[in-house]
Amino acid sequence: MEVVCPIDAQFSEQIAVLLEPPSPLQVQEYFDELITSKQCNGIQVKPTNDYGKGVYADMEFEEDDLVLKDQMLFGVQHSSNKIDCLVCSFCFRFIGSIELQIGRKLYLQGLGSPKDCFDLASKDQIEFQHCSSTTSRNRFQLPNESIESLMHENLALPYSKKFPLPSVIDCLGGCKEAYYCSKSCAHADWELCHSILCTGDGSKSLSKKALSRFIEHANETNDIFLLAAKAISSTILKYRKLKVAHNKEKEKNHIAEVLGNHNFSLLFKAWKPLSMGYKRRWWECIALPDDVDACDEAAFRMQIRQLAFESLELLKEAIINEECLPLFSLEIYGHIIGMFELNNLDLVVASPVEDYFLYIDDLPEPEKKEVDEITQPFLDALGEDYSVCCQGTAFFPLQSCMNHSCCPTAKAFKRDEDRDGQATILASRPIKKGEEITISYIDEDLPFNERQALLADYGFRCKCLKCIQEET
Ligand SMILES: C[S@@+](CC[C@H](N)C(=O)[O-])C[C@H]1O[C@@H](n2cnc3c(N)ncnc32)[C@H](O)[C@@H]1O
Repeated sequence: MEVVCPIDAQFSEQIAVLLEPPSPLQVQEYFDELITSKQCNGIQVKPTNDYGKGVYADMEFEEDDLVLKDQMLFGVQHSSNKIDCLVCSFCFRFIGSIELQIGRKLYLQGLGSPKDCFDLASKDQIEFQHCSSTTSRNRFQLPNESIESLMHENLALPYSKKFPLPSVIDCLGGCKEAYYCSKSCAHADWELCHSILCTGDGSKSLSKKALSRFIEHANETNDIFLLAAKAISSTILKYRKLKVAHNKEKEKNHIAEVLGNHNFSLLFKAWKPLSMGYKRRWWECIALPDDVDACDEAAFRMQIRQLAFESLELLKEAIINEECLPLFSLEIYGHIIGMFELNNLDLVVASPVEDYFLYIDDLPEPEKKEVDEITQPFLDALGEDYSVCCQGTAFFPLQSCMNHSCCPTAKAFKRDEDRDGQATILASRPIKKGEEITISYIDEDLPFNERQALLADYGFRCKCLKCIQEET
């Protein structure tokens, strides 16, 4: 049976206003301001002839030039990746130390994931005595004491200081789930959304228990729900700030409120960054998995809608806000998740642990042999996963305006120096001023039919030059 969300019917008019695509002028103004404030000179966001907005070059770019570094609006690390990498919950930079990264991963792999595993009790450095004779490349069990010493940074690995990482800063609400690379990242995340989504004592959620249930459900089903919760929390916090400013202004000017719908106009303003993203309902735009028969498509889409409803019900229990009720409608929730589904870019940050072991491997003999004696057991214990990078998904406000081409002018590509979660877009070939900056949403080297099948998931058929030539 189809689930019904009462908020959808109660606030249908406001929901329709929130989901109305912004006018070309509103788009232009919003992105001009964003580009100026983020100093992303060299690009412009403008309407395309055929498919909504797009990004255009406002200067010439040579091949491999940096076109854009785009700061994410919302991002999450995949829950399955949290054992592998300890990163800042705001900028996704690796934190702690090489020792902490390795020790924590081995500890969590071996013993589950106790909550206090990041507490850095003692920082005294002691010399490491390696006493095992095992040199097998298979996954190798280290004594617990070695792992714990490493995790608590009581043990210094040779040359690890050549790969310094920022210290671990706790979450302001004390949740022991979010960690940061700096106080400014901790504050920025708290202000953006984490104050509402924190499960620690300082949480501003309605119920920490309900919030934990929501997070657990997202971890078990789809972490895109965590991203949607961030988007909603951020809009609520922005709304509250706008309301405080509005009330101050009213008091200053001795204005009595005549109209009752000022709250909605403030909510509409707070929603603006999300209003700019291309959206469809999640259960309508999600790709049909290979193992679902076309004749079961309707039932599949109904199940996805039901899943979103389940998640929303849990979120409502945890953070619902009476002044922002339209945000808790299934219609808005479905569109926010659909926006992430259609626009998100993989969040990838290279691991300093990989760099560390590569450095050790490159040391000249006989030094390498001496150092290997110490580091090899850790490498063996980590196994093939030693180089796993930070992985997640994120919504980027400017990159998400880039349209697809199978012969793109640019590509998302991290350089060695790009060590946080920002999107890096490089020119794939020289780009002239005024030319559209396109990226490929898929592997553009696939055969024509496979490309079109993959792009069908984004709701369009590609008509780029390469596709036109290959279609015949
Ligand atoms: C990431 S958004 C790109 C920005 C989008 N044009 C907008 O107005 O926000 C992806 C969506 O843009 C449209 N799009 C992107 N590239 C396209 C192409 N080559 N042909 C047709 N539509 C395209 C599709 O609707 C797609 O789902």
